[in-house]
Amino acid sequence: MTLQITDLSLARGGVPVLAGLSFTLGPGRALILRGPNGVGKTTLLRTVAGLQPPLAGTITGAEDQIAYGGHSDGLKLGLTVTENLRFWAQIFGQRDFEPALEAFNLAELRDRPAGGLSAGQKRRLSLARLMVTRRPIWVLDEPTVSLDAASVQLFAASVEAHLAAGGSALMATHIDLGLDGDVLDLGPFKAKATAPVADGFDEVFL
Ligand SMILES: Nc1ncnc2c1ncn2[C@@H]1O[C@H](COP(=O)(O)OP(=O)(O)OP(=O)(O)O)[C@@H](O)[C@H]1O
Repeated sequence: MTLQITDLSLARGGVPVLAGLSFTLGPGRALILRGPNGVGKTTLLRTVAGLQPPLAGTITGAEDQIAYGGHSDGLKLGLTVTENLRFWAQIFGQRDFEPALEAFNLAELRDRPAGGLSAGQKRRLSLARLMVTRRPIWVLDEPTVSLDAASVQLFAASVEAHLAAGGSALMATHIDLGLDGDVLDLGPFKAKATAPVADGFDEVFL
């Protein structure tokens, strides 16, 4: 499945952030978003994931294809590691989560409540959820936050395996994962300052 972004314009909190952005992300490819703090990486990822509407432009190829990993780990803290993965698998109509446990070195933690994990362990569990979705397009916002060097390697290996299986990944990350991917600098797409725009969207519910 190819993700096609055409002439996208975005706002956050009623303030235009990015304008005139187009790119294509095909199977087996990774695209790394770069740009300074506040340029709009998170806003773009949220929009591609369907969490907020664009001001203008089109996104095709995203529907029911995306697994989104945002700043929050999105875990159920009262459930164990396996219960979290089983829950997530069921949401996406899947059953198998053992490969995800292995890939993120979570087997020894399998019966521990997520609320009792360290920050890096929580992040590994959060990233393991991507695998169990079996969705082809991973959309990830700073996925390596809290990960130590060994866990970054585990994550990079899981992305490589995902790409090799025909998946794709769109990521904002400040670190070099050693992936054979393309880089998109969002700086040139910064929107011109205007008066606040009414986008008809109240993000207080997300
Ligand atoms: N909840 C919010 N309400 C209003 N404006 C916001 C909100 N979150 C972010 N913004 C603004 O939207 C713009 C884009 O922010 P965004 O989080 O997309 O940037 P970013 O490139 O991901 O930044 P960073 O590298 O710091 O994570 C910034 O100017 C920011 O101040």
